[in-house]
Amino acid sequence: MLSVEGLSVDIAGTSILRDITLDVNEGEIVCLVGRNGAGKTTLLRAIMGQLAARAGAVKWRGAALTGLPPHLVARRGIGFSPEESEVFASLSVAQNIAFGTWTRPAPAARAQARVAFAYEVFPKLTTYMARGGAELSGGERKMVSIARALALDPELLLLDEPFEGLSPAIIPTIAAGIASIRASGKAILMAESNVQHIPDYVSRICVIERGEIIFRGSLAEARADPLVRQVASGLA
Ligand SMILES: Nc1ncnc2c1ncn2[C@@H]1O[C@H](COP(=O)(O)OP(=O)(O)OP(=O)(O)O)[C@@H](O)[C@H]1O
Repeated sequence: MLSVEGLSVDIAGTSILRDITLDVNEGEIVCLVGRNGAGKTTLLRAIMGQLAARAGAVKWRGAALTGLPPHLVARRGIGFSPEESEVFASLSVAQNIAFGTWTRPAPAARAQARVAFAYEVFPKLTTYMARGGAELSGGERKMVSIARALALDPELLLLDEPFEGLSPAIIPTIAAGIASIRASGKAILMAESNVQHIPDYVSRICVIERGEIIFRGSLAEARADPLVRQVASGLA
């Protein structure tokens, strides 16, 4: 349903992504692996319409997303949880999550069901719904950010390094949430810098290095590949 076709992106006159081709099919979990600075965030932001392409296209169910602003990309059914979470500091947890339903409006009952699903994925959020966005830990912000994207009822969720910088104690909670999103049938395109952190249930791996895809295969193949181990072992 998502096709990235020969996508190249420049930032400030520098070529950051070159000829990226990548598909995500219905219900698949695709993991984009690459070390810091490889171009993962740039690719996710280009898919969301936050960065313009120099060449190539991003297509969603066969139609080009090129030139659409991020809120209209989201409205087509693509949710995004950025690496820095980007929770609104001046809104409460509940308002942050409800924001997803404002971005992609729905009849009240449907919007309520989406929000309810977001809280089902991260039940801990129900205990601090009134708390301000500025008063959250990194792990709590991550849950709010993913829940806000879920409230859009996306068919595809983009997750930029969902475990990065979190305390080890919270990682299983985030991983369990992602597993239940997967079980609901939504597709996920997830960026990760360490091949060892990738959940076993991912469908496919694409390794990105210096703005180019250098490997495609299963998680087992990725973990056994010497080049992948070199660029995404968590040691690089
Ligand atoms: N606004 C910008 N101006 C100049 N260079 C940029 C800008 N944003 C990103 N880059 C460069 O683009 C390259 C890719 O960055 P990107 O953030 O996509 O990498 P990443 O794989 O997501 O890594 P990280 O996990 O560190 O964010 C890096 O070399 C980065 O310095």
